[in-house]
Amino acid sequence: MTTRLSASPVRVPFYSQLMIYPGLVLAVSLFLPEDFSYIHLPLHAVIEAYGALVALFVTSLILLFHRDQRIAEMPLAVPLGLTTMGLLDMFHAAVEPGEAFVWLHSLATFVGGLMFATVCTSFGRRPASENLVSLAVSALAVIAAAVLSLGQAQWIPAMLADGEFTLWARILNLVGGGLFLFAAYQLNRLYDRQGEKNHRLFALHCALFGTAGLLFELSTIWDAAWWWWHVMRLLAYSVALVIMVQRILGTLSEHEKQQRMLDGIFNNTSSLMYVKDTQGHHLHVNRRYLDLFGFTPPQVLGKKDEELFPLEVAEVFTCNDREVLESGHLLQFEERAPHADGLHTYLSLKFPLRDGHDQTYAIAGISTDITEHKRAEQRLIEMAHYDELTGLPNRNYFMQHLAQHIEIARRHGSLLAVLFLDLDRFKNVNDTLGHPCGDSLLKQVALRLSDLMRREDLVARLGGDEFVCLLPSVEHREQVAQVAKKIIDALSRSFDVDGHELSACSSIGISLYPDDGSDVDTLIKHADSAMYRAKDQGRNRYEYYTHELTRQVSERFRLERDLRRAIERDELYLVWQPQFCLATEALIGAECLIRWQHPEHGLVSPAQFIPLAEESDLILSIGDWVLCSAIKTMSPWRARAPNLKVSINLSPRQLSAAGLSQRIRSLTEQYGVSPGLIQLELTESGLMESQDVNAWLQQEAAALGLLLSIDDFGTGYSSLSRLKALPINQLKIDRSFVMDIPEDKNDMAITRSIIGLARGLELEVVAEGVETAYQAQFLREAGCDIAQGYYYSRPISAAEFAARYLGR
Ligand SMILES: Nc1nc2c(ncn2[C@@H]2O[C@@H]3COP(=O)(O)O[C@H]4[C@@H](O)[C@H](n5cnc6c(=O)[nH]c(N)nc65)O[C@@H]4COP(=O)(O)O[C@H]3[C@H]2O)c(=O)[nH]1
Repeated sequence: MTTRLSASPVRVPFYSQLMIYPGLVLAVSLFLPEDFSYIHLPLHAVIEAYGALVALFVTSLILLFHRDQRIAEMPLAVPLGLTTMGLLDMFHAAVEPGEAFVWLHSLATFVGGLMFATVCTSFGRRPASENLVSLAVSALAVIAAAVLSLGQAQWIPAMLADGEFTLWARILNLVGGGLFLFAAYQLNRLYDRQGEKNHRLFALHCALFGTAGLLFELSTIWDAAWWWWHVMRLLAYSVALVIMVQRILGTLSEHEKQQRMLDGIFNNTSSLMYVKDTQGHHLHVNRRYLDLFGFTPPQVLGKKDEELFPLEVAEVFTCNDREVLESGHLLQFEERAPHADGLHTYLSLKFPLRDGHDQTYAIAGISTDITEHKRAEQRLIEMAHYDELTGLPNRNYFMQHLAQHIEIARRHGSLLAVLFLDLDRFKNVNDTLGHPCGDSLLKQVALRLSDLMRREDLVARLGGDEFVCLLPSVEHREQVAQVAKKIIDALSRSFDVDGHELSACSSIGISLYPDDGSDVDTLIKHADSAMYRAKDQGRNRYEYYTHELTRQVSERFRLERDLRRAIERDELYLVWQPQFCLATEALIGAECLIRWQHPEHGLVSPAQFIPLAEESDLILSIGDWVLCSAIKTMSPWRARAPNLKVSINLSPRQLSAAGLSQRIRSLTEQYGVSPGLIQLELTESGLMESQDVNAWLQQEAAALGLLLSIDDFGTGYSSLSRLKALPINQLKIDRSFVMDIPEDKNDMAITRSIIGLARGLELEVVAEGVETAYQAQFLREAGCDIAQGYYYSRPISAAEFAARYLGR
């Protein structure tokens, strides 16, 4: 391994050099004989010119860099003193040794000292940068004074007598020197206060000038003392030069640092940054800009937007730039720029750049990609205004829209309609086919509704199976009825939902502005009430709002609220109606019927509250309560009537709810009742509603050994093939056919037919609502098996039933 030794060159620092050269001058001058005037003169001229040049150099730097902080803060006294003294010294160096020669030098010392001494005043301490005019004025005044005094020699006091300096000359130098020393003291104090290193150097500079002024007293022209104080002045000027050079170098390196920092920011930001001239030519663009659009600097610099981007995009940029130039302020825009994956949105801050004279010379821009943010914002707006499932406007959006149209209708005095739409028995679809099918049906309904409405109408989904339509300009009420009919017809046509053929019958309520309400909430509420009325009136129809409805609806809501509490408050109970064999008149069974003893309204009929419970999940808890109470009640009757069958009414929704078989099994086991004695009654319409009910009946009910009866037979539209497929054992003739026997011959014929049908299907027939002996006789003769009705007994309490029919 070899080691290379290298000698580093000896470097003399620049500042030291500034001291060495005047030293050399001094050394040379000290050994010069006094009569070597051909050397004295040029040497002297060089020294003085050096001083003058330093003074002017310092002044010019101040003028050039006056905006730079390090220069701007220099006290005005410094450049003021240096300039005046430098200029006078220049004149002094230019004249022949004599009166004017000494005068100009003495004046320089005096005026320079005076100027530096102003540092003790607030004027002199002011920043030089703010007083460029004072600087210029004083420089001109000095030049004028020098020129004048040279031209008017009689005005100058005598400076030389017999080759010696006169008193005037001495006084000027002495006072000037004293003022310099005073300034040195002041600058030193300033340094103590402000800690600015250059103040101390300027203090040294003044001290040297001051000492030179005092040394003048001891000298004559060209003697050694003469050269001594000249060298001192040379040093003083050198100190000033050192200070300025230091400052400028510091400033330049500061500038470079700042430039590098700005470059770093410019090129490492994720935003696009660019500077264009006032004509739109690109002057600078950052790296991100180049990378993003795939440009090289020559492809962009000097080019306008229309040379770089599609015309419609460039036009927007140029228009925005123009707006900034015209306003003269920072402005913010949303701009769109082309990317490989389409247009991106940018938030652009653009502002004018001004020169020292406040003239706009360029425009700068910072553009940040906010595409993701905009997309998220859009998603939020959509979420806030649109229904996720169907894509229709949601309640919020509808309400805002309705409010606007109410205002328009108010101004124009026109009519406006709100249609509140609810799908009949939609819950059954969800319960029986599952939620995905329900969702799919809702989507198809939304689509059909949207297709149906005009462009100016609005369809929204409020939630669940509730939709609402706004017809913003309606001529007359009948026009709304036509739309409602169209909707009902369109929705009654079958939907193909995952292979299931479904129809979505709908009930529609209509409210009109201004007749039925003048604000959003009232119009929606009243349309909703009208919709309930349509449901009550038999569904798949429309109803207009009437004032009577408000009362009915609030009554209905109160009832529903009370019904929710009825079980826990023990307000429900069962009554029992016996069923007899028509042939033998023996007791065959009993139907249990629910009753609600309302604390205020008294006895409420199940015909009133069961449909209400079926609208919500309440029917599930009520149905369960009935099952449990019925099985519990019949349990002790087994001993006295082991074959007594008990009929229990079931709602179709109970069949679709999970766990019904399990519940019946556990109840029958718990109370020791045979499932074969339980006759479940299902209404004809409920049975025909869904295939799933049939599936439950075929699989679960049959497996449990339960008996199944079709209630209200003859009122619905049973398909005979489906009837045949069901594991039912009984048909129950609806009371409406029995009650008008013998008056209504049609009813008698229908009753006979139902009995005949049951016979053909080998089913047991029960007639309900038998009130007279004649009816019983007719039914017996027609071949009906079982009868129940007031003729035999009204529904009675369990205790009374047991007492009357089962014996104690
Ligand atoms: N005018 C007259 N009426 C007679 C005569 N014999 C019986 N009735 C009445 O006819 C209805 C027969 O019950 P339904 O057809 O199952 O019709 C029932 C049934 O659909 C439903 N319901 C009653 N209890 C329950 C229950 O526990 N669960 C369910 N899901 N529905 C029930 O409420 C309906 C009405 O029940 P109710 O008011 O108890 O009315 C009962 C009963 O009191 C008669 O000779 N003349």
